[in-house]
Amino acid sequence: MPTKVAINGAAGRMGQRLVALGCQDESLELVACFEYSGHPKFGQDAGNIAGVGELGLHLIDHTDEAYDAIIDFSVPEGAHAAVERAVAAKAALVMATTGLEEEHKAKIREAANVIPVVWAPSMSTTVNLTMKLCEIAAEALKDVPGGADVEILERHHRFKEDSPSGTALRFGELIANKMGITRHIHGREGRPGARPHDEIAYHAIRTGDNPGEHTIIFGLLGETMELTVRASNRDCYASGALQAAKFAAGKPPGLYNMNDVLGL
Ligand SMILES: NC(=O)C1=CN([C@@H]2O[C@H](COP(=O)(O)OP(=O)(O)OC[C@H]3O[C@@H](n4cnc5c(N)ncnc54)[C@H](OP(=O)(O)O)[C@@H]3O)[C@@H](O)[C@H]2O)C=CC1
Ligand SMILES: O=C(O)C1=N[C@H](C(=O)O)C[C@H](O)C1
Repeated sequence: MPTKVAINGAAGRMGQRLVALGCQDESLELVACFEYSGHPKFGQDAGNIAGVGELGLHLIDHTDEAYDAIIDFSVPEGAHAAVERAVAAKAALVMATTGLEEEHKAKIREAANVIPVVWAPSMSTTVNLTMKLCEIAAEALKDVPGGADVEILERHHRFKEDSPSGTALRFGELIANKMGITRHIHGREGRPGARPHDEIAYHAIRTGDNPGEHTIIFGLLGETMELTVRASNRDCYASGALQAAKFAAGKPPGLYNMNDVLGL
């Protein structure tokens, strides 16, 4: 039986790729494409919006149709609505939206008591693998003589609303946990003085249509290591999210991440 999937934020950049890839995947069935009722394309066919032709799936804000999983790539308010929809439908939730406030995060954690939730700032295979590599590097370099300075650069398209990216923040969190770092700063200006070792600095670049790029720098005295991971298009995120929906559907309630989905 195919996994029945609903998409929240279906008219967005990511929503459109989920519709386009999802409708070609025989192991799942798209059953609902959600948007808020004031959306300029509300009521239109999601397949036409995604450029794959009419699918008979219109942008709606409620359905009586049952589904096994809902995938959310929207905005914080939309993510909030997706959590409520998932709990009401007793469906799995794949939460991909970034830039969430603490109140939204608390709601997701609470939902994980009653439904399975896959929650990750990046659904990309290579990003999640790079996170593992960074943890290995951070563990190995935490006591290196002279210290290792960690800086995180991210580049995204000009339309991105949150900054730095959720992925950059997760890279920083994982590395900080391994290296015992508690200070996180965002850019530098003026005369901040010599760099302390116990900080991670984030630098967010916004240009053109870049679908996402992260570089993690470990700078030592005398040598530097950089790990870079780069998306060529959004399908790495969309296919990861569809895989996560299939993974989570029918799982016991709880919080899962992409390591669980990808077996990393
Ligand atoms: N975890 C991951 O792998 C990835 C996460 N992301 C994250 O996903 C999110 C979406 O990215 P992207 O697709 O580029 O953004 P878009 O702005 O293109 O898409 C978001 C969509 O959600 C719609 N929306 C707004 N409010 C609601 C609501 N209340 N209910 C349902 N839908 C709503 C928007 O409508 P309108 O345009 O009218 O506001 C828009 O159609 C971002 O937070 C981004 O950081 C992105 C890529 C990968
Ligand atoms: O908004 C985007 O585009 C992306 N957002 C995610 C993030 O904030 O980490 C993931 C990816 O980098 C693309």
